[in-house]
Amino acid sequence: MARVLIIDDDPTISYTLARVARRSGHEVDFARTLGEGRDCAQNAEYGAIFLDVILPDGDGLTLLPELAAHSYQPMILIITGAAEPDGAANAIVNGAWEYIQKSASISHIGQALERALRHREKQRAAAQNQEKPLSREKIVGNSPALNRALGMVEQYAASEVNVLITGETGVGKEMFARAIHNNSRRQRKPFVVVDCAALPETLAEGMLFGHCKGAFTGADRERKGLVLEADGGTLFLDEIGELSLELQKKFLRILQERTVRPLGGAQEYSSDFRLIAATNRNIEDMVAAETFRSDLLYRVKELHLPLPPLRERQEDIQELAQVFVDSFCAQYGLAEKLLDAELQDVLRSYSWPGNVRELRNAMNFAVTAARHEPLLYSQHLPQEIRIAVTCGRMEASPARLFPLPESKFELPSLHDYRIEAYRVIESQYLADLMTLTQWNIKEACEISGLSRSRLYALLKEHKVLQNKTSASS
Ligand SMILES: Nc1ncnc2c1ncn2[C@@H]1O[C@H](COP(=O)(O)OP(=O)(O)OP(=O)(O)O)[C@@H](O)[C@H]1O
Repeated sequence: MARVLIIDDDPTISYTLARVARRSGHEVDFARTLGEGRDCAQNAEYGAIFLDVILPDGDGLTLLPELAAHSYQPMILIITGAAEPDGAANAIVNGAWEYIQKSASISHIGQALERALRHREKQRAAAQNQEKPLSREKIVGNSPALNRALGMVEQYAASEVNVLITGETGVGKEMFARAIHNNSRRQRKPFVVVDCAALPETLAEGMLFGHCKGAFTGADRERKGLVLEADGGTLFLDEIGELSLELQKKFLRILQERTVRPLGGAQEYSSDFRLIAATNRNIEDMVAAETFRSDLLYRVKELHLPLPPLRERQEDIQELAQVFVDSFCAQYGLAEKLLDAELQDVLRSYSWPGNVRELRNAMNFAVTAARHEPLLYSQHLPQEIRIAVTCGRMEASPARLFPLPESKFELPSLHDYRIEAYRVIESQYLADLMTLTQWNIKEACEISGLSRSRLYALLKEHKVLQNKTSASS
């Protein structure tokens, strides 16, 4: 809603213009002379100014350049009783938005005012975007995937439509939601977080929509509710997939009408909030399973910001880890620390199911474990991360002879391990030898350097002969 100034000495016209503006919810100030108009425009910010041409202390058009030069860029609509084509042209050249005759209908004036205010909003949003580079807030990383997401933040911040942010737990959904808000024209208004997973079923409606005193047992005072608290700002519905079907239905209505009726109250209040929602669940699957309303999904997902898991943007891991280490060192009053190369390798090899949050916690652990050591090693990491990386490497290794035992208690002595390994290798060799020589014993003896009798003995011991017999029978 805007603030509108009417500079006109005719009370009937001023009254009509004020009615038009107030009907659309704008606030109105009046000035009857050039002097009063100048003072008002200097002391407050107006979205639009109606300016009469003939005023008691002079020609309204002489004030036009001064009004147009105000940094808040008011839209100026010239009002005059006489049709003056030259004056109209002059006014437009000097920065007026439109030239309106006093005889114009109320709806014509109303439409002209709304058009002007909309245009001003657009201009200001575009100017804001051009002038200010995107503020990344504290978002760290430079991978192509992260930069793509930041590009979307910039684009979405300039818009007003609802956004759904998806991604695994800990990828930074709330951080990106705040970045959209903080880069939008709503940045100075509240960013209200609703954790849908933590809403107690019985109190949810009161918390969201507010309640009057005495609306239910325990409602000993009035409560505004989170939806109304977000008026002018952004409402962030975290974990939207956890909303009950009942609350989904209520939210859909609020999104459609942008009004809320607190529990126990008769009056509806409007709330001008922008909605950003987030989830780590597959909402489309939930729609298919009828646990999430498809009509709500369409409303919430007017824009989509998918955030990639950390393992798909390994380029960010080292920078993130170093930033976290620096911040924990500063927090604990420790000297700066660097990351050893092998530790960096372990960080890149781990799959980070808890994403950036898990990395942050791991670095906190490592800094605490290392205390005054200037270099962090992989030994400083939480044990479960080191074990997972070691197991992953062993499983990935093609040279592995035996599967990894479940625990250290299943490991044999090195002597027994060697004997068993020797037996496996020997068996493999004999099988390869007989296959590749096509059971030509003479050739097999020549290649292996074994005597005939020794070869037969070994084939028998390893059941290679037996296998051949059974294969050919
Ligand atoms: N790119 C990043 N740069 C710096 N810190 C980050 C980044 N991404 C996430 N974090 C940090 O990781 C932690 C988790 O982030 P956030 O709470 O935004 O994740 P989320 O996806 O909303 O998690 P959840 O699904 O569990 O609610 C926070 O401490 C946040 O500051």
